[in-house]
Amino acid sequence: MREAPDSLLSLSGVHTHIGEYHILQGVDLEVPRGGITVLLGRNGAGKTTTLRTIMGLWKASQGRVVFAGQDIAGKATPDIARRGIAYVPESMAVFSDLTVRENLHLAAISGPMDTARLEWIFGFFPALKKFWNYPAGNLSGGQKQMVAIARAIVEQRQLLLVDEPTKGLAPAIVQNLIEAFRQVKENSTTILLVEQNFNFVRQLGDTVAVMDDGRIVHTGTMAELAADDALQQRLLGLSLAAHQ
Ligand SMILES: Nc1ncnc2c1ncn2[C@@H]1O[C@H](COP(=O)(O)OP(=O)(O)OP(=O)(O)O)[C@@H](O)[C@H]1O
Repeated sequence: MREAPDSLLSLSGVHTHIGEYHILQGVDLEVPRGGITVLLGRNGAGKTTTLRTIMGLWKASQGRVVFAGQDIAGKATPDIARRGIAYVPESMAVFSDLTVRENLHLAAISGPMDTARLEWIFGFFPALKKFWNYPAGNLSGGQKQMVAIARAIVEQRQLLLVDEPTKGLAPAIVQNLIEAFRQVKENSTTILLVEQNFNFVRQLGDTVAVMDDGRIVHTGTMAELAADDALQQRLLGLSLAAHQ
């Protein structure tokens, strides 16, 4: 495994059990500060479990999860969130009965929403401005995903964890998300992105880690993986072909 010069998040030897199942089996993962790290791997490899373990939603049974220099393994989820990590789960967590405005208002935990920051978000998610006073439940899947991501970034966070944001979305919306994640990164938020859609993440990722059977089996730069068809085939196999 390569040494990252400046990791904002670092997992070493992380094991997670879910009930009787041993899911993460010694995960070593470095997330360089200021970049977009993409976590790839087939269904069931352990990507979601990795994000949930970072957030403290599953407790690591062994190993270290170091965020901004402090071991957060074993800490409670609200504590981990307050340290500056936001999480967008795969299920697009929005309050359907509440308006877009109310959804974002509830996510702004440290005070009133910052209007300049909202305008910045509307710049890459204009639909949110358009449907500001509509119930989030009435929006399309792509627009709900925008609400979920906007909730996570309505305040400045150090690290954004996002689980398969493009799942089921139309190509035009995927382009929106590419622009959004680029802007979030430019605004000094580090991103750890779980995806199966390689054509999406090859345009975004700086570094890449590939998981299989609860372990990281490859780490490197996205540029290197994107340029190497044989490596893609070997590491991603059918999951890559399925998205071409
Ligand atoms: N609540 C649970 N109880 C038992 N096993 C679980 C639970 N959640 C996940 N698993 C198992 O853990 C393994 C890893 O699942 P995980 O969701 O982390 O994979 P993933 O890489 O995110 O896959 P996907 O792309 O399908 O979401 C799978 O074998 C899954 O069946």
